[in-house]
Amino acid sequence: MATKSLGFAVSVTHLFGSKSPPKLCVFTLRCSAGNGERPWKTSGARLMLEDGSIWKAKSFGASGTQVGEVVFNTSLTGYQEILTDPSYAGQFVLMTNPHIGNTGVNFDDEESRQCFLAGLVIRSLSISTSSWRCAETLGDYLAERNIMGIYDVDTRAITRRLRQKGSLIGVLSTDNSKTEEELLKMTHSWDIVGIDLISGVSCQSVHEWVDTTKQEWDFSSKGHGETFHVVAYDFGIKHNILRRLASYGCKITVVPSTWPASETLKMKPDGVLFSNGPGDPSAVPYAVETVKNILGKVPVFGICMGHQLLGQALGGKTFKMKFGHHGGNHPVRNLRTGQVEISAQNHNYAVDPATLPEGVEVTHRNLNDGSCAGLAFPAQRIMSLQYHPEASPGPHDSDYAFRDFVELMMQEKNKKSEPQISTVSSLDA
Ligand SMILES: NC(=O)CC[C@H](N)C(=O)O
Repeated sequence: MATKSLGFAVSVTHLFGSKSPPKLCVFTLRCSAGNGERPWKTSGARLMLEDGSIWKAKSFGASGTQVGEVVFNTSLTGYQEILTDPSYAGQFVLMTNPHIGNTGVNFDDEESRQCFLAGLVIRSLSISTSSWRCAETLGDYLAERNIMGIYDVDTRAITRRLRQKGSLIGVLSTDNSKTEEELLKMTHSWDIVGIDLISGVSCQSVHEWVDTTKQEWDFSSKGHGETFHVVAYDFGIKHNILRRLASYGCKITVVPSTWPASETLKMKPDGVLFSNGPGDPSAVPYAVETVKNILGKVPVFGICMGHQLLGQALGGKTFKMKFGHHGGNHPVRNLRTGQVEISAQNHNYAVDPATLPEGVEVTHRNLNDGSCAGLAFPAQRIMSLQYHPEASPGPHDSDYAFRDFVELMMQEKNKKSEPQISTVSSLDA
């Protein structure tokens, strides 16, 4: 039997002189476990970052050359839900958890109809899969969906770099004919800021959603025995948002991102949900306009991108954070109750609360950096969260937000059904 050994070798090569910014540096990480044999064919890949660093790795999934923004995700589990979260369109997701792929992939954990992310960056790809739900390996799953992945790369060193420099554009390539200079040039020829990524992930037609959370996974939903009709704007909506709303007794109509506000209002919904979605909220003014035309007319709930669009529609500003929040273990304080929730997060932008009009209340704060994590504007029946109460993957602490939304719709319905008091003046008598 081969002796088990874990070896690391890091080589750093400076290809340019110190006066030529940015310097090209090559980082190689060699690892061997057991006899080093893997049950798949290995081939090389390079990840070039816009700061000039090159990370040599092994490829799995699809091959090719792909540009995207590199972000790190601190979730310990749930890589399949992360891979199918449409909000990652245009991004390479680097998992800080070093061991990925051990449960394979299954038929239940898909968060959307396909993988929209640019690629997956991991430290170590599990050589075996073990789960009663496993339908195939992570490598086969990515290859079938034409998504690139790399492993045997120092994810910790890249994460430290992203924390110091902020999110970086990267190019991942399995093409040996491309020179390092060409790859570096590619990183400078694309940016995630200012482009509409929502139009590439939203559904194309109006449809009904009926699936609820499966009973064995449901832990908290209690409907009110009453059905509320919710129109859900699909800016890249995660399926678990829809499942949680359905589990709380909502009848859901999903509409594309370009669906006019006037058509939504004609449907006379009890509430409107603005979903999560990829990219820069300032690149989709049409969506902000839609939100503006709905505000104040029915109760609304914004999640992540939906929260940012609401912030802009109220007259506030959004800004790009240094490296954003991506993970399933981020603390948030609910300022109304004082309670701390451990939350699932995935965003690079945030609303600046100082730019919001009077009457808008910051309801939640991210405890890592104090950024705004939730808003409410009771006068207009608005609530929103910057993070993910649907928690797929992630802890379930924030699930109550769906109940709060149902209560907001119920209050509105009760208000409408109350008898109207009209004052009769003496002149009318
Ligand atoms: N999950 C989301 O909706 C992400 C929102 C937005 N794309 C951001 O990065 O901030």
